[in-house]
Amino acid sequence: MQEARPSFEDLALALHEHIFAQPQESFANQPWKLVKAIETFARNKRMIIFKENKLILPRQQLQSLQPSPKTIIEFGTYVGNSAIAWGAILRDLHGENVHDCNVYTFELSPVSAQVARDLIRLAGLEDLVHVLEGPAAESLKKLHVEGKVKARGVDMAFFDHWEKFYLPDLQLCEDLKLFHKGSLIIADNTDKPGAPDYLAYVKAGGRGGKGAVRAVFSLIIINKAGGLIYQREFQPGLRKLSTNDYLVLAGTFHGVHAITRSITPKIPISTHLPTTPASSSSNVALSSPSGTSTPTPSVSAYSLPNPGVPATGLESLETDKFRLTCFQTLTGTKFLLFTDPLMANIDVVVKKIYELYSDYVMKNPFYQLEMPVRCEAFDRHLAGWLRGRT
Ligand SMILES: C[S@@+](CC[C@H](N)C(=O)[O-])C[C@H]1O[C@@H](n2cnc3c(N)ncnc32)[C@H](O)[C@@H]1O
Repeated sequence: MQEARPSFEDLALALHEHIFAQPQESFANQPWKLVKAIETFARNKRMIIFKENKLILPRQQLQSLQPSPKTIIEFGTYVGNSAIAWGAILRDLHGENVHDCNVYTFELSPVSAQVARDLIRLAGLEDLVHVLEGPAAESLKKLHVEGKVKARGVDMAFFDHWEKFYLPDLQLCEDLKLFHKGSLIIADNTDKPGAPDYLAYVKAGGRGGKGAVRAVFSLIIINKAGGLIYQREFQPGLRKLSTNDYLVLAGTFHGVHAITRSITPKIPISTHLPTTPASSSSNVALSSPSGTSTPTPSVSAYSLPNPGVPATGLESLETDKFRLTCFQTLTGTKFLLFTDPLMANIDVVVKKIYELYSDYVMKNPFYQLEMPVRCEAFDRHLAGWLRGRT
């Protein structure tokens, strides 16, 4: 007979027992160590936690928010793994001034909520990370009424409960006007098991959107010789390529771009030769019996459809999951922007990126033309501007 799988709550209780069987000093005030221990325990078990590799990008994004984030709300606590991580990030960012920072995390199951509270206390984060038991929407409304979360007061919302609640709970946040410009909204498992209604809504710009999809995934800059000089991702959860793959991508795109420019089809044009009299010296113009000029022979030639505009080469590539847009400067530098395929007004984004590049890379006295771009001010302004649009 097959053994019944332990329930979510059984696993949470087993984790609790496992952690508290160890000397408490080994985790006291060491949240990252506890996060690691939870992840090690969860390995090969049916415990759905937001694992360390997924934490990397939100952590980077939180670290680059200006001003530094203070309030995080989390939908779905379970054993408190991600809540402890958010608390640790805020504590790392604010040090001794962390007292006005808060992580509010919502959990339906009283058993899981209690396990999370115990682990949060063990990590020394009980003043910072608060577990609210019950349906997330009710807990959030209560926090709002109590004035603990205020309009424009949430720096990050993390959706990690049951996917069917993602959309209504996001809309509740919007109703309460919790987000400000630059707030981060992160959701796990949107593809699998999947939250299609939430994704469609976010891609359409949410309630504040004008139908515009705003996701910029990543940017690559290629120099005029086809060398990769910049590469950066802006969204969590993107599959990473190796450095070598990025170099190959840059070189290949550069080659394909040049080929597409050279094969741009030309259209035949008919050129009427100037009338050439049989004997120019006779000064007698050929004329038809009716007195009109004799039709002149036509010669076929080929030209670009709009000869004043040079052929550009490949400008965009699209799959059903992303669009690649290429913008080439007059000096041959290429900007490759990977975005959501439904994103509107990409030209505005590309223009702004080029502007930032001109201001913070080209005007940087230490930057050597055609070399890899390592300009902290460019990174910062780029991330800040893109974040302000999401
Ligand atoms: C995937 S787990 C959360 C994992 C957690 N964020 C972590 O990384 O450790 C999802 C949790 O959301 C809780 N949950 C589901 N629907 C909820 C709701 N409407 N309100 C509050 N909690 C909910 C479940 O009980 C479950 O413990």
